[in-house]
Amino acid sequence: MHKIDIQRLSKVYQLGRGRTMQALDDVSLSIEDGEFVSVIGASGCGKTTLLRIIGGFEQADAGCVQISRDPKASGLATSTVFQEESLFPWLTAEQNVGYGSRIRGVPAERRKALVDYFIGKVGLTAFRGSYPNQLSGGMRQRVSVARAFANEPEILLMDEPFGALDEQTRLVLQEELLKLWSEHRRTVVFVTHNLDESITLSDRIVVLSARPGRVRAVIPVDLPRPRNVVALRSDPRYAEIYQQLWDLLQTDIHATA
Ligand SMILES: Nc1ncnc2c1ncn2[C@@H]1O[C@H](COP(=O)(O)OP(=O)(O)OP(=O)(O)O)[C@@H](O)[C@H]1O
Repeated sequence: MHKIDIQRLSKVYQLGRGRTMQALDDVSLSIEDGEFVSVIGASGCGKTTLLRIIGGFEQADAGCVQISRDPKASGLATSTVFQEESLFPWLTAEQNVGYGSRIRGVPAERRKALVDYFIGKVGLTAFRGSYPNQLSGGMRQRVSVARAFANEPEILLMDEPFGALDEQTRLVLQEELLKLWSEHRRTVVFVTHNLDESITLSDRIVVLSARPGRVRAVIPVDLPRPRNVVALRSDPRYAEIYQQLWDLLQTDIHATA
C-alpha cells in the first residue's frame, strides 16, 4: 500500500464572472512511506495547489488523494511548512514548536520532551524564549521545521520552506532537514523552484508541465545517502540529473517567462 496515492487529480479555480483557471490536469502519483519526493515545475504550474489538496486545504474537482494512515501513529496525518512565515508572533519559539501538541492534548511532560528535542535539533535552544520578531529569517524557518516535526505527522508537506533564505542559510537548513529526516523517517512532499535543492534532498523528483500541471516525468535520484549538501554537487551523476531536469523544464520556463 502506498503512503500517498494520488489518482487522476484535476483542479479548476473559479475566478468569478464565469472565468476559470485550470491548475492541475489528471495528475496521478504514488508516494511510498518514508520517501522524500520533490515537486518542481514552471511558476504557476500548480505545485502549491497539489500540496494544498494533499493537505486537505483545497478540494479537487476530479480524482482523489488517499493517505494510508499508520494505525499505531498518534500524531497528525500531515503537517505543513510554508515559505511565508506562519509562526504565531505572540508566541515564543518554544511555544510555537509546542503549539500543535498542546492542541492535540499531548500530556505536558511528553510535550516538553518533544519541544526540547526538536528545538535542540535545529540549534535554537538558546533562543527558545525569543519571539519570532527577535529571530532572523533562517531561525524562524528552523522554528517552523521544528514545529512540523514536533507535530509527529506521518507526512510532512513543505512548500518552498527555504525559498526566501540566502544561499548559505538555505544549505545549512537543507543539511539539518536531511539529518532530521534520516533520524525520523517521515514521508515528505517538498515543493521547490530550486533544482539543486530538489536533487540534494529527494529520492524522486516529480516534474510538472506548465499550467495546467500534468506529471511530465518522475526522475529517481540514485545518489547515495547520507548526502553532504555541498560535496554532492561534484558527483558526476548529480550533473547528469541536473541536466535531465533542465532539459525537461526549459521549454516551459521559456514559455512562461
Ligand atoms: N485560490 C486561487 N484562486 C484562483 N486561482 C488560483 C488560486 N490559487 C492558485 N491559483 C492559480 O492556479 C495556478 C497554479 O497556482 P499554484 O500556486 O498552485 O502554482 P505554483 O506552481 O505553486 O506557482 P509558483 O511556482 O509561482 O509558486 C496559478 O495560475 C494561480 O494563479
